[in-house]
Amino acid sequence: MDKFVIRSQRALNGEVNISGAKNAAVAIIPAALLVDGPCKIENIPDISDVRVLIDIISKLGAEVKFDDENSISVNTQYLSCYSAPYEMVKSIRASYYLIGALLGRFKKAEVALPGGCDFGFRPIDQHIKGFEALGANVVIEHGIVKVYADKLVGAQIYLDVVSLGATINLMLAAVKAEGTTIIENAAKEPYVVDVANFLNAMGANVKGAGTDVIKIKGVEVLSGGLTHSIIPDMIEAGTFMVAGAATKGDVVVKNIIPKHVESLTAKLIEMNVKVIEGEDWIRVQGTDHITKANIKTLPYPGFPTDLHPLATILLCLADGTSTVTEGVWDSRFQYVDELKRMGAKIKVEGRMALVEGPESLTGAPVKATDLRGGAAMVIAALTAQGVTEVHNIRLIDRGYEKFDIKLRSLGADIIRVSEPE
Ligand SMILES: CC(=O)N[C@H]1[C@@H](OP(=O)(O)OP(=O)(O)OC[C@H]2O[C@@H](n3ccc(=O)[nH]c3=O)[C@H](O)[C@@H]2O)O[C@H](CO)[C@@H](O)[C@@H]1O
Ligand SMILES: C=C(OP(=O)(O)O)C(=O)O
Repeated sequence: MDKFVIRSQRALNGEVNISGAKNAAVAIIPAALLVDGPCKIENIPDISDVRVLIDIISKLGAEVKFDDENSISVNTQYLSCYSAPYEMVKSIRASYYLIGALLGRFKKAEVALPGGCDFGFRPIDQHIKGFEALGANVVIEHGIVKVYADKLVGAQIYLDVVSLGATINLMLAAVKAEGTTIIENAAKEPYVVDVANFLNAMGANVKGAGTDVIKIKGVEVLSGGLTHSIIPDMIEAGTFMVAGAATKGDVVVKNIIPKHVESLTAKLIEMNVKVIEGEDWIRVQGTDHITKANIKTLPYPGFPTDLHPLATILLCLADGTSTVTEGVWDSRFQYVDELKRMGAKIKVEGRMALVEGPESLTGAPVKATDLRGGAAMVIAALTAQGVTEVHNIRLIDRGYEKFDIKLRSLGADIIRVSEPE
């Protein structure tokens, strides 16, 4: 199993290109199963979640050709299999999109319950409620979600909680249903818009993506022949923005949509960090005096939960006591115990963490408890005195393309070391 070894305190300086968004790519790859012909997907991040999904759709019968390391051509003409067992899907969350896509394509799907980061219970009841509203029969047997429909018929679906996964999954199931589906209280993340744009480019009729009401008029065929480019990853962008601020560096984050990281930009400015915004880039210049702040994570356009552990690193370095309140997941504080090994003073009370700063962190052996928690350990290590080893980095590889290489290009002293299993 690989680990990162990170040495010394160095300011990060320079420019970094942001890859395509994990959470859009992992939805658009399954969405390609709905297309009746070939399509090309560009700006795909080279991360392990994407590789797992490409492997799954290939095993289901899709022909996938890498045009280069970040773009694929997919042809699903000979797709015949509608089942994805546990061994295939256990490592990723986004395997749940196979249910909506296969249901839309074959009117049946058998997919094992998804994996993904461990934030406590991660239910999919809203996905199931939506599939049932569209006319499907859903049972969970031996850990497999089995969904069958004679036909799918458009319906009005009100989501009880704002769920990114349920919103996209129901879009996938509904694009080829008979009649009109309306998803209310839908998630508004840019990923939803990207998936809708992909589907519409193939002939679907999805309106309202990016608002809380999405209207989908079913069509019979989604024709291929088109190319779609995945949007930039706002969480990777935010990670490098935090890295620039935390190391008191000067980092330009390039190829991004600045609006997607507005909540972080506003928070950094509030914390006395200098942020300059261009059309498709943001420059972050660190300061000696980061001021304390209170952060609450919320569904988009609120402060993203996936940036929560990264934001905590900045709060450790800030003057005074700050708070982070987790507004999306019941349990996203597993990384805190690891950060405490590096000297962080954090007290978790329910869904809130009290973070006392400023603290000079010190290098220590730590592990990635989840994808973003792992990235946060790496950024913490870049600010810490001494050597830090971050173990379990397969979780970081799930969502960051060439994380160590990109950090090294900014001046970080980080190496990947392979350890025997
Ligand atoms: C692959 C992917 O895109 N993962 C993202 C997706 O996860 P995921 O799609 O799993 O997250 P959701 O948006 O569905 O979850 C948001 C909240 O809704 C609850 N919920 C969700 C579904 C459901 O059927 N019932 C229910 O109660 C969850 O427990 C959670 O409290 O959005 C999360 C919230 O932005 C991000 O942290 C993840 O990075
Ligand atoms: C939580 C995340 O991913 P997943 O939902 O795929 O576990 C994430 O991207 O931070």
